[in-house]
Amino acid sequence: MPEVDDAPVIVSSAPGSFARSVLAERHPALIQQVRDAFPWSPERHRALGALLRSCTEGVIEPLDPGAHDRERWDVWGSEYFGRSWFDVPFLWSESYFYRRLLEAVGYFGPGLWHGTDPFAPFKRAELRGSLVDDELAALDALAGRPVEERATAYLQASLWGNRADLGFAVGSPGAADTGSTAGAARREDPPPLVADDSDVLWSLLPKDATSAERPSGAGTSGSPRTVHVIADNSGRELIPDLVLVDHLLTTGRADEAVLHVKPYPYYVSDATMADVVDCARRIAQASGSAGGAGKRLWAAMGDGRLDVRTHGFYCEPFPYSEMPADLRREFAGAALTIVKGDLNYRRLVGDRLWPPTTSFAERTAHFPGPVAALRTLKSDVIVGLDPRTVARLEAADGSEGPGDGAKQGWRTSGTHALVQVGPGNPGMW
Ligand SMILES: O=P(O)(O)OC[C@@]1(O)O[C@H](CO)[C@@H](O)[C@@H]1O
Repeated sequence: MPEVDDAPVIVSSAPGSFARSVLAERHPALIQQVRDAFPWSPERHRALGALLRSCTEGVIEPLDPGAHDRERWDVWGSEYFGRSWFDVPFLWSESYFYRRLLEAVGYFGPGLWHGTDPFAPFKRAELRGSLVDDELAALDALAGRPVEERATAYLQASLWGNRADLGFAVGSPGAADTGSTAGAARREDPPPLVADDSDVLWSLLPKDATSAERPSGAGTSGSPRTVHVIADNSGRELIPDLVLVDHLLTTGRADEAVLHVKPYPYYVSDATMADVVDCARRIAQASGSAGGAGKRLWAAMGDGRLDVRTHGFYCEPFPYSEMPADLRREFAGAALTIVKGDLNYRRLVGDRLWPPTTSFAERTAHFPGPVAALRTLKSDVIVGLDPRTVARLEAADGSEGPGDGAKQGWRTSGTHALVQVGPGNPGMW
């Protein structure tokens, strides 16, 4: 095992690796799906074809000269231009792939495709689907349950909702069928978490018995207790995230919540502001308990208890240890920041092949306050496991680690999940 300080950065060149399969299989499949999803003009088809050639057999090239962010990417990509996509850090190449895909469909351009989310048809189809109806209806069964039980169910639903993302479904048919809003409440045999700091998470958000009597936004200490959620996917992940936020606000575990979303489409199903509106509307239009939650969320957005924010950093190819000072300040005052999903986890702990027993608290010591990761395992990165868990997972998988044909193994298949909490370092900003 490498020492923590020289854990290798993940690149996509290793045969049989998960990172290679994303670039070699998932990205071409995604380009085809996007091609088929709109009646693109010949120019857009040409651009998509050029991107396909570049990312499979070509080299990384700079953005178009007129791109609004060309200068920034020129700096960020200076070491990588002219090299194969497979030979540079996986975190960078994936992020740049999505930036190039938006360029190919004219998202930032002056033409009529400007601002068209190329993933919108997939997101809409998911939201319209009966699975969302079922999940929202299942919230009724939780309504009369004790508050602790509901809290656990909402947290689990938010966690496993991460398994339903559309990006994960590309090239992996059937894999996205198990995430569930309230499904966690009715799932008979939930897979055990590989790490579970749920108790620590709840201890950071003690129930505030006086919340009903306090003026809105004022905690017992005089300052509001704020929970930040860095969202991941829209649809069947964002809906349970919002239900969890409603629970935190209505039970007084948080006075205010801030939901952070992407400034523009990214990683297929990542949530943007438009997706927040669609999901909030979908919940508010439901009947029963879900509808009640939706209406409360709608009201909370109106009176400022639920704020939605974004930042350019969320679509940059960097780890959270390099987040800019303005973002750092936002998280510094929070009671807790919940970081959702696999990509955010990679960015939180660093996209490297850490020994899996590396301390989560140490890897997240750069974060400016308490931080919780809620993630299903969909890439090779993992820290914070105890040695017995690692041995059990590897024995069950028949593999010895990420380089050992673990492409479909416990690290990447989305069948396992974790809740990890670290204290961060409030002094860091
Ligand atoms: O962040 P999410 O939605 O949980 O997962 C996204 C993700 O699984 O998709 C990529 C493959 O396309 C992985 O690199 C990445 O981590």
